Amino acid sequence: MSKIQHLNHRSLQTNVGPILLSVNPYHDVGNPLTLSSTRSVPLAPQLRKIVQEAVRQQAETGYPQAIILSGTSGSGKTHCSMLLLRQLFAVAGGGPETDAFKHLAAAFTVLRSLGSAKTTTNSESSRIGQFIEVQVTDGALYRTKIHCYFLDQTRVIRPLPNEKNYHIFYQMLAGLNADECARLNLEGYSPANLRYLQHGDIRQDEQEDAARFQAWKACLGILGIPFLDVVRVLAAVLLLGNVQFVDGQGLEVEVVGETELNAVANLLGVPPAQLFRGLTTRTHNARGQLIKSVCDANMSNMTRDCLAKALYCRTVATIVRRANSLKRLGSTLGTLSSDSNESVHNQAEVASQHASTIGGNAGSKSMAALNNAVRHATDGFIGILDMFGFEEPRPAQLEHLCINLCAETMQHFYNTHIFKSSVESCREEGIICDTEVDYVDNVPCIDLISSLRTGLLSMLDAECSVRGTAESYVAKIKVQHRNSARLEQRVLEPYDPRLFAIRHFAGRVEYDTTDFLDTNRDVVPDDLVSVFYKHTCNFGFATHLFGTELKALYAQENGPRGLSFRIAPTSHTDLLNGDEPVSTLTQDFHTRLDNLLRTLVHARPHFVRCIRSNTAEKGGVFDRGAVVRQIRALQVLETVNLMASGFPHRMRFKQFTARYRMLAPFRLLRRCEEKALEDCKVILDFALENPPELDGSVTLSWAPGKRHIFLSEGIRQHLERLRTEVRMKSATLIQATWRGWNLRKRLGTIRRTHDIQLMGGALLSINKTGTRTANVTHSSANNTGTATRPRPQPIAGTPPPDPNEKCDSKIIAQTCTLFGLDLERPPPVPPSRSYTVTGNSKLGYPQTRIMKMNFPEDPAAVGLGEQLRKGEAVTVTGASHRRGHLIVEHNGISLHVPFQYMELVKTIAPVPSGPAGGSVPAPPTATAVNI
Ligand SMILES: Nc1ncnc2c1ncn2[C@@H]1O[C@H](COP(=O)(O)OP(=O)(O)OP(=O)(O)O)[C@@H](O)[C@H]1O
Repeated sequence: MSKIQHLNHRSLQTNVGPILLSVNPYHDVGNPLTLSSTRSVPLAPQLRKIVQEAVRQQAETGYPQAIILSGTSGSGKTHCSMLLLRQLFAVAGGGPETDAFKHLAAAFTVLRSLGSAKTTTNSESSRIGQFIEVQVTDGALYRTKIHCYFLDQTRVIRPLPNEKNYHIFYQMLAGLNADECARLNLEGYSPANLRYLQHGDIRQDEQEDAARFQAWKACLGILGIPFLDVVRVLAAVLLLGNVQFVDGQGLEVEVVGETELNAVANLLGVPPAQLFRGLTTRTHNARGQLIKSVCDANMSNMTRDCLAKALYCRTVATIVRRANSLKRLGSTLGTLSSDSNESVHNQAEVASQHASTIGGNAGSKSMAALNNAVRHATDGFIGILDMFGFEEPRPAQLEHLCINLCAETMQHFYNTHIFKSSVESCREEGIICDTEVDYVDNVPCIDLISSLRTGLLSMLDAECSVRGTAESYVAKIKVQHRNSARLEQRVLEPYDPRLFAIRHFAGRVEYDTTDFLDTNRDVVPDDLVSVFYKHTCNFGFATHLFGTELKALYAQENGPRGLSFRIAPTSHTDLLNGDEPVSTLTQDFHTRLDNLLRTLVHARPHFVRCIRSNTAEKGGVFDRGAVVRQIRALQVLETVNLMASGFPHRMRFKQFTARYRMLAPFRLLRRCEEKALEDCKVILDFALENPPELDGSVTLSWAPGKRHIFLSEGIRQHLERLRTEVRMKSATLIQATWRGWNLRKRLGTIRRTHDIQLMGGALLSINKTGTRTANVTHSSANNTGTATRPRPQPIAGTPPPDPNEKCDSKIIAQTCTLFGLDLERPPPVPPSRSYTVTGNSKLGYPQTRIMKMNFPEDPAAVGLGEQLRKGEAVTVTGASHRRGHLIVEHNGISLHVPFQYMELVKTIAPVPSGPAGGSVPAPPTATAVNI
């Protein structure tokens, strides 16, 4: 019985050297986390560090980087991948406000509903493995692509008991309004009466599902995908499940659920009779003679299921392609073509094929040229790999075997990078390491499943080609692999000749082969595909879903001729090998996995190992037994061992000196290629002068090899810390030196500006009684232009708007709209200036001006005893808060005089005594500064 503790600490991530361990605490079970909603989730510093490191290494070395998430199903890989992606956009992509982010977030939301389903271990399990490729040019994010490894097709027609079909079906049933339901012929249907949903768990949270459906619909709109096209196909898939064929009295099969058949035909834009014929008849090619036959009920039901699977997975592939297509490359809005495949690295060809059917030849050429340019303009990428986690459902099907092969392959990739390469390179360069690197190699299991001739998948292909049975297949593999420790030989209880069990790296899984052969063949007959030819089908989207097949079918001859096509869109341009498809489902999956590995081996990997805290999806519960099992499977202890006392890192001598040379005195380094090893030793000697205190078995060891210097994790971290310190100190020194130099250079200007401000303040402080408190004469008043322009004064003291002023609110509103201003919060009115402008000079206050006319015209009326007379010289001390007025100090009182009443005297002249002979301030000096 496993010990259960409550997770009460918040640190869910830790590092084992450069490898990150992340625990899923299930704080928020089944949360609807989307890429957009990651903005509200705080990001762990360790995740941020991984992204920063990947971006830095990509920018410094130009190598592609791959962040590889692994762990069992439900360990939080998808959750982490979204957080990483958000951080990647924050570091290199302009943040979440960019169009690229919004586009990607919409694509994730759409794909999450279409590609996730409830399984026994994870209610949000991704059934689409994803590799998100973020292309980077000059250190900046350039374009994102989602590569999908869509696999779990059987779920569309038969989810396992206690599991569910794809989320989108439940969301659609909850979220469609009455009108839409009527248009899609879905009135009165629910998970309880739809056969494809009935197989599994039919419980649903309608409110949550409806809300998610609305978000999904909005995101389809962002991607420019016509909502109605997609939901028509999805509704057709659901209703197809309720069409049942039974053997009739004569040769013909009979249909139960004719209403549904008619509804499906209507949704797919084909005549019902044509669809019925497509599902129930087969054309055979007998030595050039085309013969039609009628299928029995069983065969017809299988064809119906094939159609449902084909419609679903082709729709998903088309949406992925659409999400990946660049708008500027001229992709068409409102039309979705499926005439090509979603292959891992043939996007450019895909796009050009796509164009060839839509835009004609010229369009195709220019599209191909543009795509080529894009491909070559791409410097590198930072990829985030969120592949399927290990699963052990009961009963496991062919899809689960592929999923577990994928998990094994990722585990092998980790082993090779972390353990094997370390052991082998030490051996090659004669390094003796005290620590025995001990790990479980899972190559035998991978060989068992996927070796070229005798692997379980190859033998399945062979069994398909001889039209064998599940029983014969199991018997053959047991004989072939009788000595394998990974394939169990003992008889399983209860005995069933169709069952076999494999011991995977993460646990034992029993596989039921009943549907292995049919699932692997993965074929749909041409009689059915031809129904969607444009002459009989008026629903363009459905025709596009089978575009490539229809093209092949109608290229030379018209109509079905006994061919079979793959249900899933394939990565092969060559569709047929005789009458059969060129590949099977597992071959195709294998090819994609190979392509992915080819991409990954060229990239610098960053590993994130995910662990789920319990198997019951309970928030904050830590199940020690479950965690220990995962830690063992992920070989965490072996990794800790290697990091603590082995040599997990190696660097070329030159690379080492380039990175750490600042740690040794410059004069002691030889800085030439032949002496690189000596330089390495000097650097390491200096670095170890003050060794840090280390815990337990962590060592600070290093060893020189033939071409590389080998480092323990302890010394790597120490070197990195010292490097960061030296760089920080150097940056501080550089900044301080530059700031000092810059300040000294500007010192003269700063002093002058300071003096001007001082003088302006002093002159303005002449009090009302006319007593001068300061008289500062500025020597640079009429500066000849060598002085730097004084900085404009900060905006302050803006007078409040005059309530008596008449404003036309309509004009104000129009102006605000024109300039994009917010009428509720208008921009501040510019402040009164502390100077006036004449020609190209600024004239500071106080100024002398001559009255052009008497002011006020009637002094008695405004309560004033005297009047400023025409021709009189007055002292203006500043701008008034009343618009268009200046403040004139006259006989100790301040008057607000409209500026039109006065004329500016540029020359500095004494202000004569007023006519009343009152006390007049000493002549002020106007300060003119060239602009
Ligand atoms: N750090 C976390 N905090 C809160 N909830 C989390 C965290 N990580 C994962 N979860 C939740 O746990 C559940 C399983 O996570 P997720 O689907 O990411 O696992 P997975 O490893 O991708 O599984 P699969 O391989 O089946 O797709 C989800 O509901 C997710 O929201």
